[in-house]
Amino acid sequence: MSAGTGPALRLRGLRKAFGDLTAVDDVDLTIPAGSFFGLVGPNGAGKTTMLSMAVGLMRPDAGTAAVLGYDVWSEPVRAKELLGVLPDGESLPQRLSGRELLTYLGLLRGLDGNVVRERTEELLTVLDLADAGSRLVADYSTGMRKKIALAVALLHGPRVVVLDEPFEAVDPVSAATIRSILHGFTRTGGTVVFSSHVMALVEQLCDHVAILAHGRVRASGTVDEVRAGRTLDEAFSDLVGAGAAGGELSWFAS
Ligand SMILES: Nc1ncnc2c1ncn2[C@@H]1O[C@H](COP(=O)(O)OP(=O)(O)OP(=O)(O)O)[C@@H](O)[C@H]1O
Repeated sequence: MSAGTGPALRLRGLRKAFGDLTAVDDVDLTIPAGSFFGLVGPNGAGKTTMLSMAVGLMRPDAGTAAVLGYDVWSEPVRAKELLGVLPDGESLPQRLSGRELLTYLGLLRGLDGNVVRERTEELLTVLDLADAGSRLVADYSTGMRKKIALAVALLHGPRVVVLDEPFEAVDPVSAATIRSILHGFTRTGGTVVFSSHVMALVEQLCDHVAILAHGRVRASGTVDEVRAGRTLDEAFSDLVGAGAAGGELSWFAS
């Protein structure tokens, strides 16, 4: 397989431990190009750790990750040109306005100044951030920060976007806009990989899904393959198990 072709993401033997805790344990996963791929799993399953390694933000203890055939560690420039990443948390510079942030990162990516200007205004408008474009990112709400981070991820025209919980804290109108942008992107052959805790959303949006628990892939494939005649919620509970404590507090409600 030559570089620039093949699966959108190809993870082989990925492993990461934090002290005694193995957060990601020998993960093999192939994400087909052009797919809308959902990654689900309980809190602490290793989703963020796995995605961080997949996009070259965290160095694995073992294993490899390749984007459309380019290894993220040995060919990082090519791999990262093809990738758009919405990381978890507050990793953006905060002391720039939304407009300055997009302009700065667009120019840093090597885009032409006119292209940066046009795309910045279009992204701010479509994501309903035009009025807030001159305000500091530090003063944005959580949902607004999520949307400006998404704009950063899309600005350079990547072929694969990896989004950690993109719909969390985003209002319903903006969520619908984001869904429509991402669907349009997959229709042109782009690949979307996103993590979520909302099974209904994954079922509605995705054609492929993987369930991760305790750092291991418990199931992956098309949504129909993983559901195997159940709802995704039921498949998730069957594969991951219900909460050990049974969901009741002995001292509460008595
Ligand atoms: N930098 C770190 N140092 C120590 N432990 C970490 C670190 N990052 C993650 N972990 C641990 O690794 C495990 C996996 O965490 P991770 O954030 O990847 O899970 P997640 O599936 O994304 O969870 P959530 O759904 O709650 O966001 C957890 O037990 C977490 O406490």
